[in-house]
Amino acid sequence: MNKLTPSQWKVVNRPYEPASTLKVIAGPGSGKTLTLLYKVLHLVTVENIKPEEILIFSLTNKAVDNIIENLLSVFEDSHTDRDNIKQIGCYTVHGLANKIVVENEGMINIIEEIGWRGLMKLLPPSKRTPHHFRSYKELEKVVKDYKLNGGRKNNPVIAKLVKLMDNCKVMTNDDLIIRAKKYLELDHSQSDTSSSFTQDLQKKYKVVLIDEFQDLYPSLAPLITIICKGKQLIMFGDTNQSIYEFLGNNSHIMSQLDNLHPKHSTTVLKLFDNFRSTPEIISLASNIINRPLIEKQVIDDTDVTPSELVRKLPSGVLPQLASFDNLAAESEFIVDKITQLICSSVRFSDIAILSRTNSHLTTLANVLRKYGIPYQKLKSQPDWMDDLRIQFLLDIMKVCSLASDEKHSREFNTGAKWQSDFSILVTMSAIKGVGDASIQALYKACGLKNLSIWKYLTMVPNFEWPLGLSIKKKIENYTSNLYEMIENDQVHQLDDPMELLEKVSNIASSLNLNPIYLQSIGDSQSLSEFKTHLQEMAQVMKVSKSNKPPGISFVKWFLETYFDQTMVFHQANQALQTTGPGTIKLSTIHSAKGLEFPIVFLTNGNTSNFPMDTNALYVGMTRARNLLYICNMKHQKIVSKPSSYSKHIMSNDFFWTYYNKDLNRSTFGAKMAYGYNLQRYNHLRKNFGFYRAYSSMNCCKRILKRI
Ligand SMILES: Nc1ncnc2c1ncn2[C@@H]1O[C@H](COP(=O)(O)OP(=O)(O)OP(=O)(O)O)[C@@H](O)[C@H]1O
Repeated sequence: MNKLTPSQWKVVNRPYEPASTLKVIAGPGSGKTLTLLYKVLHLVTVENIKPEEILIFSLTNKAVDNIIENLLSVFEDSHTDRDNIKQIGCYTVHGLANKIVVENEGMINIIEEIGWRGLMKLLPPSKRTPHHFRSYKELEKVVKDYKLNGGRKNNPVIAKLVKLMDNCKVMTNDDLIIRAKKYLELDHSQSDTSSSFTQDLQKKYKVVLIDEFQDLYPSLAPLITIICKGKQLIMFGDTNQSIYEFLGNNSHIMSQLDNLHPKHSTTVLKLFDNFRSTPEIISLASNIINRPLIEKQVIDDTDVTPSELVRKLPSGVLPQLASFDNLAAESEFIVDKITQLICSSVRFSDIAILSRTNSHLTTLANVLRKYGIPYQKLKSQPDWMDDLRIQFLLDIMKVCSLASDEKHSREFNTGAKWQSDFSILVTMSAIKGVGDASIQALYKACGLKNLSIWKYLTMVPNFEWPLGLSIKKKIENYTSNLYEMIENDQVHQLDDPMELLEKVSNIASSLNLNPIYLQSIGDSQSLSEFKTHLQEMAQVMKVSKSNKPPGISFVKWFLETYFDQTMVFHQANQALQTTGPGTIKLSTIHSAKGLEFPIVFLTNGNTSNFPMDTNALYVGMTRARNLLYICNMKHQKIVSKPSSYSKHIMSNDFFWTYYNKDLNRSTFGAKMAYGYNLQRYNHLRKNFGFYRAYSSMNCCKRILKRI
């Protein structure tokens, strides 16, 4: 257990006071998360705040995972019941908003790629000008703008789409926040439910802790301010690590939070120590944000002496800045360095490769796979949720559940809101050969008869359908495959997760889907990926089944709660992975926020002159504890040179002793092993066939220079 510093204790010991704000400004590696955890411990054990009166939230799943994972260990010696600690509310802002909205509205749809693609099919080609939507992203942007301007813009096509989204409870993440806020503003005191999450947020919670306040963006303000008002708001963050500026300026929401409570009830404290990184890394990182260490020492916290700022002793190794002419050379450099490190004291799990873009990470993952180097991609949510094939299965479940619910209201209902329409459009649009014109004609015909799409397909004889023969057949096939699940209410009777999954998969496989939804399932890598994702979803379904309350069908419970359930499962899974054999972590800089790694490779992700954003670069650099490699970085403060081949790190005894000590590992043998390590490295290098790219190129350059 780490001993807290005086400045950390000052935060922890600040007394509880309702309607007050405690803002903690904390640089990278200053123990912000640790202090937050001890603050919670103090609230429960000293201030007698009940765990269920404490709410913690952050923007990313990673940060929330990290807090949940460590809460129990901080409480270990406190004699507090473990089950009690689990009463502490710990959410992402969107997870929390989702919980409020689902509690009040039942099943909703957060629109993702597959949904936008489905909506694209409703755009009549003639109306695509002046907005010619080349991609679903453009449509997404226009719909969001339309909603933001309160629908005042005169665009009937978009207005129609927005109406469909409203009727089908299809929401963007911004809608979710607005809706959640609306429910928090309502007076729930008259409601029949004795207790609900919405009511708890209004009344029960006394303290709200926000981790990483710099990640908040303006559209979250309405929800966050309503939750925090009148409570003790304790927020931790560092504006230099603000990397979500593309979502809006963080200072807007911060000024609202700063003024939430009266000035005399607001306290600002600072944590400046850096426990994480070597002085060499901190020095370069501070220079990036124009904050030389010397300036950092001019601080008004009397508890902090300059010597406290950098806690670690020098390692003797400077961050290495390298530039390459092409990505192949960069990849080979990284593999070469990894080989040297592994042949020294390093485990695969000590290393992280951070890049700005996901596509660059995919390239690097392919390189690592080629060399047989174990890796794992860190993502903010489990991979299976991003898989279009899995999203399709979820949509089929939604069609079955919603259409089955709606089938009893058979009357021709003018102005009815058919929630199933959206999922039906999305799933039908995925069928190979079902084009935009057919979807539009069918949807129009349903509108004329005031019928949901499902009712239209099952009540109106197919010779009336405004579709060509071949499309008719495809839609008939779609309807007949879903018929039993919906019309015989089979979907709500299926209580066994595996049976449900099997039925839904059978439906999907009989639909002859567009290749984009199958993602070249034929290739073996993609197929095994799909199998893994399917297994993960099946596991989450089992977890969901085990905690389903009575009185609700399994499919409904799963669809309403799978997001929360997944995160619980995701955490358990991650904990398992850390105990298994080590893997190198691949992550975007955004997903690595709040994490730390003994060794970091930071790469810009392209060889063009696109400069790296300063805060993102700062966040990336400050993830490293002991060694930092910066590759192909375009930034005004980075002067990199073409990398030369060097094995110096392998023979640096001082550094490896330092490294093992820092990680609390035995240093026995580290010094003596150099000769043996070098042998291993040479052997691997020969097998890998290094120098092909970066070394031979540098060699050519040298020769050319001489000529
Ligand atoms: N008082 C302390 N004594 C020793 N080590 C500490 C102390 N406080 C924090 N640490 C260590 O410092 C490292 C960084 O702490 P933590 O992860 O809480 O930083 P952070 O402020 O959340 O960083 P970031 O903002 O970069 O995410 C951790 O390894 C943690 O165990």
